[in-house]
Amino acid sequence: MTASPTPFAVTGSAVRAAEEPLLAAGQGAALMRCAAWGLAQHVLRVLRGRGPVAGATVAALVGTGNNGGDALWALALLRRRGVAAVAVPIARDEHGAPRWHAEGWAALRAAGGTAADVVPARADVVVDGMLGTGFRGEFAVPDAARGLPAGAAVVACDVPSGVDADTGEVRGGGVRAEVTVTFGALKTGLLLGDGADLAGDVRLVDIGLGPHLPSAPPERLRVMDGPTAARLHPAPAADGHKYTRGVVGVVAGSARYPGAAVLSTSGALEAGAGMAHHAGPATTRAAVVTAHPEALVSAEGPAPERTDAWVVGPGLDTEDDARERFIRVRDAVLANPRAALVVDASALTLVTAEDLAALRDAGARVVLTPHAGEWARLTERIPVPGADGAGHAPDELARLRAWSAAHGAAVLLKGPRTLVVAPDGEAWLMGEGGPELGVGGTGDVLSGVLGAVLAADAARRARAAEEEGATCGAGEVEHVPTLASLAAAAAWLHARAGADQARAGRMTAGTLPAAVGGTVARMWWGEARGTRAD
Ligand SMILES: NC(=O)C1=CN([C@@H]2O[C@H](COP(=O)(O)OP(=O)(O)OC[C@H]3O[C@@H](n4cnc5c(N)ncnc54)[C@H](O)[C@@H]3O)[C@@H](O)[C@H]2O)[C@@H](O)CC1
Ligand SMILES: Nc1ncnc2c1ncn2[C@@H]1O[C@H](COP(=O)(O)OP(=O)(O)O)[C@@H](O)[C@H]1O
Ligand SMILES: [K+]
Repeated sequence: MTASPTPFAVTGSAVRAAEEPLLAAGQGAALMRCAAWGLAQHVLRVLRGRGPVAGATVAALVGTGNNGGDALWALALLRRRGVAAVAVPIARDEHGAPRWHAEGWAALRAAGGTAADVVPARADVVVDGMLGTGFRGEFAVPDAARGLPAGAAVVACDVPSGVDADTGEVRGGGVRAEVTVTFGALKTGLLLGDGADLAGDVRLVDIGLGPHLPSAPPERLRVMDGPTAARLHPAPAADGHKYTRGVVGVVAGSARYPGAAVLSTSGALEAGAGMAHHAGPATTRAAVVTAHPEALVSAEGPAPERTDAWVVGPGLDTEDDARERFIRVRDAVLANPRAALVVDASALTLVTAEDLAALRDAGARVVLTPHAGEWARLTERIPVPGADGAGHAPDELARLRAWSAAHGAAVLLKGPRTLVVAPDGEAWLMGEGGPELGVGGTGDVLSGVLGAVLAADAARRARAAEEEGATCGAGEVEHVPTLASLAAAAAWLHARAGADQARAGRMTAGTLPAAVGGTVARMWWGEARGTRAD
């Protein structure tokens, strides 16, 4: 199968490391010219969206390092297009002379650009060229960067100043950009935490670092998108049947919270499970068959050997028999570790470190799906051994990786951005969808969707093992359906369905499963039955 590579981000530190051999080979100036050209193109795009380019004014806040150098060279290029180009230094030496990239300033002056103490009020665009990947410590926003003209668009050079390009952490002040033009590779700091909020639209400029970037999953943060999700959850084979499409066991809901059983089971069925079998008390069984006559229901659930994935947790009543229900699922997975396990909602308070250790030792594929509050409680209750909470790691991604590695289970952290990490450090970001998903019950639907995606994969593996003696698809690392990538793909389907249904005027978790069905059908059968997902 040919496919474009999955987008990915690496830390700012990894980009700096990738630049090193090129700098050692004397390529620094060429890299900077390349970066500046890309920055200038994106500034031109912003200017064109506002009116004529010739006669427009672009100012740049220019720091002392190469980030400022990029900005100065970009201004020089813009000057040649008839733009009034003004450089504003943010640091001066003891004689009052600007401290900035000397060649960059020489190029700008030669092109007819000027220097000023403040950003002119007429500026159409302000380029933030103060700090890039060389940012250390805290950023004190200089006076020149305060009170920028209200009408000017801010375009950040590489990284908004003040944002840690590795973690997205903002230390001290931070610049809010409409567009961030980043060089060499997407930086994780532009996709995570406050960095993601400050970066605005992120545009990548290729400066030829590709072969020098880290290729192994642990250093990368992959970004889930439609084509990748489609590869990971492909249409059923022509000769597919319910067992090859995957059987999902759903242990959810209680007399107190019957709806969760319906939402989770619906999510599994609409995401394309061959069969969904709900195990629960009489109330939830009745609710599930009323909503879905095709669902199987019983008190004890499907046979372990016939189940490809289990979902446990949504709407369990922790004051009732929830722990026993959880243990039955745990033991079913231990009896058949080929089946994947999704641990959601109430089950996140029921699972123990010993359960996780037993599942890991059995080789089971486990995904825990907390939201931020559940994640905080989980890591307090089950810390990383020898560490406080999830460990002293400096940022959320590192904390997730530390926890996942220590306990041998993948974690899908829900929120406005969904992060998935696996025990080997593989990490995915899923940024599709928006606040339309922030209503009660959408997480229950996600657990079912995730169950279906994992069940389909487990069933494909089982079939491949029978037919070829293989255990999973071969080929490039990008295309191997890993646990983390499958989980991120499920989150993408769920989020896209939420966005689809919001556009169609529906907003509740109850209608979300049907939207998942529509999204999956379009993805699988494209133009024949709808529009292909992009
Ligand atoms: N190294 C390369 O080959 C390339 C670098 N590029 C650009 O260069 C940038 C990195 O350049 P540098 O390594 O010079 O680093 P920066 O330009 O990001 O910042 C370094 C300067 O800022 C100062 N500084 C650091 N932390 C500060 C703080 N908290 N407050 C005030 N000043 C602080 C440092 O003392 C240093 O003078 C990238 O972000 C990118 O824009 C691009 O031109 C592409 C090629
Ligand atoms: N602002 C938001 N933007 C994008 N997705 C969101 C937002 N708020 C919530 N979500 C998504 O909605 C779902 C909510 O799940 P969860 O918190 O478990 O809800 P519940 O427990 O009520 O089912 C998650 O998939 C989460 O990522
Ligand atoms: K910057």
